Amino acid sequence: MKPTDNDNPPASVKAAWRKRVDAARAEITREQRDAEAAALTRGLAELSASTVCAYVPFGTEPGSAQLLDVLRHRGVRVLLPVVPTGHSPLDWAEYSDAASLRPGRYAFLLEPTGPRLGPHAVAEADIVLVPALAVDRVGVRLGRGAGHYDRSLVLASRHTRFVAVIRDTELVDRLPAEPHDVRMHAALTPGRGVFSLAESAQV
Ligand SMILES: Nc1nc2c(c(=O)[nH]1)N(C=O)[C@@H](CNc1ccc(C(=O)N[C@@H](CCC(=O)O)C(=O)O)cc1)CN2
Ligand SMILES: Nc1ncnc2c1ncn2[C@@H]1O[C@H](COP(=O)(O)OP(=O)(O)OP(=O)(O)O)[C@@H](O)[C@H]1O
Repeated sequence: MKPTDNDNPPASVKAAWRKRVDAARAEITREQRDAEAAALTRGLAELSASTVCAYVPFGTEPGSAQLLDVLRHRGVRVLLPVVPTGHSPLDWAEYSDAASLRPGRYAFLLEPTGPRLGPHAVAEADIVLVPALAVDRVGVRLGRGAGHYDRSLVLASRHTRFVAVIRDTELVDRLPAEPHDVRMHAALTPGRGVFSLAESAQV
């Protein structure tokens, strides 16, 4: 994928990128998606963590609910986001099993039903698997455009590693960055597993 016109304000360039990635994702077959999800799960084996903030993919997002179960079976505590009302940071609750997930604020987005741990629970995570549409080589992430993760990741501990989960083609040279954009330390892709983005970052 190629960068668009960098003279436009970042927000409108981001919107153009979202359209482009969504269109490319819509072309991916179910078989490809399943194969990629399995590869992402294998890629996670490289990470060691006792608590991981993860997400339940919707639509054409990379990943799977099975990935969450694999983490659980390894003894990892898995926290999932609960979308708040308004512009607050994400809330979190522990994942137990797929049957306990229910739609929350968005009908298409499954959420955990256990006790809410509050926005600061992200600080307990060793790793946050962050849903992304694209990420660039220095860790700038393109999300859905609601700013939920940017508002939440500032509450993480300085030991927490942010790992954007994307397809291989969604690692791009340069994304427009705004001051509030929280940088990713690493990316997880089906083809490459986990790899560091910014030079100083270690996963
Ligand atoms: N799987 C997943 N969970 C997540 C996120 C995410 O990006 N992916 N979020 C990341 O912040 C938060 C939820 N934020 C969201 C913000 C906007 C839209 C959104 O734009 N949805 C489309 C409709 C998509 C559809 O119908 O399939 C829309 O409203 O137009 C979705 C989630 C927390 N949980
Ligand atoms: N820390 C913050 N404080 C206040 N507003 C913020 C913060 N982070 C993001 N925002 C606001 O949220 C909006 C969306 O930001 P952005 O386009 O970077 O979202 P995103 O990272 O793509 O979305 P998401 O994290 O939900 O996937 C912007 O208008 C921005 O001003």
